Amino acid sequence: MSSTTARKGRSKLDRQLEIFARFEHEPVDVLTSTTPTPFLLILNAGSTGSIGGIAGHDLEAACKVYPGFRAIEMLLGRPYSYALFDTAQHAAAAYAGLKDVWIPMTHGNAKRLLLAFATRMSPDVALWTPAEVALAVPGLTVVPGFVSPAEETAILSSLANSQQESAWTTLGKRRVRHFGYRFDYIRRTVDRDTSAAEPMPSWAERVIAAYGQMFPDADIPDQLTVNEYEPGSSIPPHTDTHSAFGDAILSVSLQGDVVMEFRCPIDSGDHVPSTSPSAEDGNGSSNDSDVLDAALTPPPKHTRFRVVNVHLPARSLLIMDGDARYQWEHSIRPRRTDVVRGQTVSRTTRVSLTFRSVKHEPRCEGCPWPRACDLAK
Ligand SMILES: O=C(O)CCC(=O)C(=O)O
Ligand SMILES: [Fe+2]
Repeated sequence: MSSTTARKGRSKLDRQLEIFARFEHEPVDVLTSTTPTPFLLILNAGSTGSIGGIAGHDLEAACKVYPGFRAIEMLLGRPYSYALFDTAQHAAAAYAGLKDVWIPMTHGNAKRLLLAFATRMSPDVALWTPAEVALAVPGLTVVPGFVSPAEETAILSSLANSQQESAWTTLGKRRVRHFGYRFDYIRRTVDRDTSAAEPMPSWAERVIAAYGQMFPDADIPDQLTVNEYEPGSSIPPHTDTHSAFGDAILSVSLQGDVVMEFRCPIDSGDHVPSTSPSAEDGNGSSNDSDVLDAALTPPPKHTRFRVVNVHLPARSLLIMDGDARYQWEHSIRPRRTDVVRGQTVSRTTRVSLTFRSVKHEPRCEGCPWPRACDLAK
C-alpha cells in the first residue's frame, strides 16, 4: 500500500471511530483497545444501508472462516457492527486476515472493512448466547430450551384456569401470583406463613426437580412468584431482597420472549468501562409506579451504570447468582418491541416463573454488596 493510501485509510478509520463514539456516548479510547479483545468492531458495515449497506450474511460469510467466530451483532440504525469471537486471540487472527481485504457483497461491489477492537459490546445489543451473557454479567446463566413446549403448554393452561382468577393480584400493568410463600408488598419482605400462599403445584415441583438434576449442589427453591406481562408492561430496576431469599434466583420465561436489562453502578467495585444514562434520562422507569419483590431504593440521580441487555427466549431458564443476584439490578423496560440480532420483534404476553429459596430468618451476614442490601441500609 502506498503511504498516501495508508494516510487516507487512517483518516477514514478515525472518522468512523468518531461516529461510533458519538453513538456510544464515550470517548474512542474508552470504547476501543489497541490490544485485541473478543469484540472485533466493524466500523463501516452496519444496518443503516447508507454506507454501502453490507448485509449481515456477507459479514458472517467473511468471518466464519476464522476459528472461534461466534456471531455478527448489528444494531438497527447504526453504521457499525461487531464480530464476536471466543477469545481475543481468535479475534486477532480474524483482524489480521480481514484487514485490507476486499469482501464480496451479495448486492454489488466488494467492500474493505474498517476494523478495530472494542472494549465491550454496545449496551444496546441484546446478548443472546449463554457464553456472551456469562462473560458480560458475572453470575448470570441462561439455559435455552430448559422447559419443553409440551410442559410450557401444560403450565400455561394450569395458570389460565378461570376458577383461580381471584388468586392473581394486579400490580401496575402486570399480574402476579404466589406459591409456597407470599411476598408482602407493604413490608417488602416474604411472608413466612406458608398458609398465606397457594401450595406449590405439581408442575412447579417438576421444574424444580429438573433444576436440581442440572445443578445438584444448588439450594432447592421453595417459593414461586408468577408474573404475567402484557406487551408494554414492565418491572422496574431492582435487586431481589437480600435478607429474604437465598443465593440463586431463577426465572423461567414462558409464552413470549423478552429483553431483560441488567445494570450495575459504575463505581461499585465493578471496574468496567461501559456506561449508559440512568433510567431517569428517558427509559420510562422513573414513571414506573410498579411495586415488586424487592427492597427498592432508587440509586442517586445521575448514577452511571454499566448496562447489559439479555435476550430471554420463551422456555429458557435464567439463573441470577453472585454479583448478578446481589449487586446488579434487573428490569423489564416498558416497551412493546425489543431489538434482537438487529431485528425489531414485537413483544407478546410473557409469563415468568421466579423461583427462590426463602431464608427462614431475615439475614444477610457480612454482605459484600452493602449498597444493594436491605439489611445494611
Ligand atoms: O419476569 C421476570 O423474569 C423477573 C421477575 C422479577 O424480577 C421478580 O419477580 O423479582
Ligand atoms: Fe426480581
